Amino acid sequence: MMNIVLIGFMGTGKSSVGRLLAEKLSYAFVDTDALIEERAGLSIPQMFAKFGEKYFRQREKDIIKETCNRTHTVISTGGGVPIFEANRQILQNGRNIIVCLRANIPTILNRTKGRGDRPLLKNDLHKMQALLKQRMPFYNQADFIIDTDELSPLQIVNEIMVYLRRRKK
Ligand SMILES: Nc1ncnc2c1ncn2[C@@H]1O[C@H](COP(=O)(O)OP(=O)(O)O)[C@@H](O)[C@H]1O
Ligand SMILES: O=C(O)C1=C[C@@H](OP(=O)(O)O)[C@@H](O)[C@H](O)C1
Ligand SMILES: [Mg+2]
Repeated sequence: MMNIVLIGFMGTGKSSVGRLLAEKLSYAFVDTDALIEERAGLSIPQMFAKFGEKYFRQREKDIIKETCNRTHTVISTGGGVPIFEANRQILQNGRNIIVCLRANIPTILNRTKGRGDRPLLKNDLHKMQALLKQRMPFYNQADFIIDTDELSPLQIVNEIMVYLRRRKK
């Protein structure tokens, strides 16, 4: 069976929805950021500060390569994963179902404000808009896209399950 890969901008709910979806499907769960942090023994902000974004992106790519060899796994990616051609090639291998979570800027702001765990955000509205616009074409390459603004994580999981069932037929 295939892996389900969740992509999308920061704060769209990939980590929370992924965990819940894995539970519902009785799949394994991998969060690329959590795995990077665990292996390095550093938080993501610490890693950015100490070694820079480039170093983080290399660790991220390594994990994408590894996890794609798995089956029956829900993979919650970090928001930057599909921006890189090498990652897209690995993910779009025909054995993964790629689901994009989408949210409006106010929702994203609301879900990420007051937290220092995303070094690329810094709660700067203009920066966020520019980054989202730049990344949109890559997020839109997903097999299935869900607007999450009005949905709870559980409702999002249910929508994904409906999509998966429809695909099987
Ligand atoms: N559908 C949702 N409705 C309300 N809050 C949500 C929803 N999805 C995620 N959140 C909350 O928003 C924050 C960011 O979610 P997270 O799963 O870390 O997003 P991502 O991994 O995409 O950056 C968390 O505090 C989470 O509880
Ligand atoms: O969008 C990005 O480039 C990033 C998103 C973060 O993950 P979330 O999307 O889970 O917040 C994390 O990987 C890192 O801070 C960089
Ligand atoms: Mg996350």
